[in-house]
Amino acid sequence: MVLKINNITKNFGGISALTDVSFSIKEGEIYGLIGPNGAGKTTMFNMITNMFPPTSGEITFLDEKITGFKPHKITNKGICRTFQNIRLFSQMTVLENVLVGGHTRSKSGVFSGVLRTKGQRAEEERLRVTAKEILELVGLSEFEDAIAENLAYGQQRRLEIARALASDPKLLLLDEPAAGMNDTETADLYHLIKKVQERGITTLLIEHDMPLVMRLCDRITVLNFGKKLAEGTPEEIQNNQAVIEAYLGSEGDDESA
Ligand SMILES: Nc1ncnc2c1ncn2[C@@H]1O[C@H](COP(=O)(O)OP(=O)(O)OP(=O)(O)O)[C@@H](O)[C@H]1O
Repeated sequence: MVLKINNITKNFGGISALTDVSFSIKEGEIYGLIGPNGAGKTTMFNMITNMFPPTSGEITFLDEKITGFKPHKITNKGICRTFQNIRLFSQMTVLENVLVGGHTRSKSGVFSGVLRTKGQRAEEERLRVTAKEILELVGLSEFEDAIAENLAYGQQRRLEIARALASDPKLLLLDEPAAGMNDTETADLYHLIKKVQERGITTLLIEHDMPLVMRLCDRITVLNFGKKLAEGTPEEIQNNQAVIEAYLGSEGDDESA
């Protein structure tokens, strides 16, 4: 197992955002985390990356307990995330945004510029080559010199994934990557996440676009009011009575969901 979530509970004051949630993700899987608004999905990402410590429970990554590690140490171990709201360096170029992602795991800092040793220059060159490969993968090569904020929305979302990939993760956490995308952009995103899987990277995906989730994911956990409601393949989830009642059943009635 790449990631094991063991009995995670998270209370914020009187609110129980997560209650005793467990699931495990296998190497190379695309794993979906779904549930209504406020179900605790983003809180689970915050537990995995240790933005906040869990109230109880533990998380292991590649058989190592990571609960309590600093967020940057978790990135160094090979877990990288994107956020619900786009967080690019909007005034920097596309290539520079990816280079910043690469520097999160390289030995030299982004601004170590002036007194660079031969070794550092070689490292910089290696990062540039990798960054360009990643831009190729996400289909943004032709825009490498464009300013990030001038990209179309779907391209900015893909750039965020590129930046996360630049840190060479083993596990990629994507928080609502299809939010706000049109059909073409969503189709491109589907192919991109599949290509990421072909590279052997495991993905944990929070997403409200159910057709995308059902096509893309190998397995899914459904959260509801901070509790695990169900786990299974897309087919099992779509036929699960509790899930239909709590979540999927209402989706078709509410176009804004
Ligand atoms: N930092 C925080 N402080 C207090 N309460 C929080 C905090 N983060 C999340 N919560 C609460 O925890 C619950 C779960 O929120 P969370 O954002 O994890 O849900 P979600 O499933 O990601 O929802 P959405 O689909 O709307 O993004 C909510 O009741 C939320 O208000």
